[in-house]
Amino acid sequence: MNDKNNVPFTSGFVALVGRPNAGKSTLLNACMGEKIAITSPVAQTTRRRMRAVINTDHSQLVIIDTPGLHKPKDALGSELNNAALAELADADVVAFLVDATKPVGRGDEWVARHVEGADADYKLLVLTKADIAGPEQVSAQLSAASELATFDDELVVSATEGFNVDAFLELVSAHLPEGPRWFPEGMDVDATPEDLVAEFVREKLFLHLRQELPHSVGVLCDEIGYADDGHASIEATILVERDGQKGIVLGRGGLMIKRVGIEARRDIERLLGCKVYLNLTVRVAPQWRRDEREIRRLGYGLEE
Ligand SMILES: Nc1nc2c(ncn2[C@@H]2O[C@H](COP(=O)(O)OP(=O)(O)OP(=O)(O)O)[C@@H](O)[C@H]2O)c(=O)[nH]1
Repeated sequence: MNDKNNVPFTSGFVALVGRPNAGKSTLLNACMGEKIAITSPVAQTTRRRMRAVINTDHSQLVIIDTPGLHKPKDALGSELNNAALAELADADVVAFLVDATKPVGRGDEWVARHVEGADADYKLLVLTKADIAGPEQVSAQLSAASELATFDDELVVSATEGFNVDAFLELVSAHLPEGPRWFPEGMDVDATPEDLVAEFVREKLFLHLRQELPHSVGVLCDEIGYADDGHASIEATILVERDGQKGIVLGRGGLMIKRVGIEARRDIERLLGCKVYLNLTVRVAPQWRRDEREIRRLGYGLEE
């Protein structure tokens, strides 16, 4: 398919992979210039696969933010890995993100083995967080990381400073195959509003409770209803594994959940572009992380 200047139209799927906390969601956000994927200083924040669709005159990039690849310890961990590996297998371009500030280690090697085995036409090594690494550290990390797999190119970025984010998009677009526009031009993300609402609530929980609430919390957005006056009423459930965790999420006098609700609501109002009433309920579901059905119901794993 060519445009009026006879430039071939290119399109394809770009998988961002890397170990947990490598900076995948932050790079995706920077590419979009707005907040879509959630980020936090806690590893394994990304549980759902987020897609951002970036349209230019000659190309359409579908960027997929995968859960951080890691050696799984429980059923949720396995599902997350399977989801990431499935995206890797289907991608036209793979961007392997390595944190410039953390010595290359076993975790990176493990991810790299999967990158090496992927069929993608173009594999790019992306060194992230350049703003907080010194030049020597960057160059040492680059040479260590480039040994991990066979890469077509390498790039140093800082997603928070916007350094080389455009270069990333240009490089990746230049290596997409010729293809159609997969998604309508006006559409940027293919996660549902319910997915995004759940992710925003989770983000706030992680921000405020990260010591107390490691990974045993799940959020399900049950319903988004729109009233005649245009506001949205949203019901969401926070799943925890133990009674004690329910108390932590609620906080003294319900203050914690109130704070989480207020902050999440602000992001959701921006996302939906209307006033939002958000009702959060906390439910104890023992061992939900070991229950594959519950994980799938929450939408964290592969589609059935
Ligand atoms: N200084 C700096 N911090 C960054 C940069 N990119 C990411 N971070 C921080 O690194 C942490 C992890 O970033 P995320 O984007 O959530 O990492 P991720 O790879 O998506 O993590 P998972 O979802 O666990 O796989 C967050 O605290 C980010 O703010 C960067 O370019 N510079």
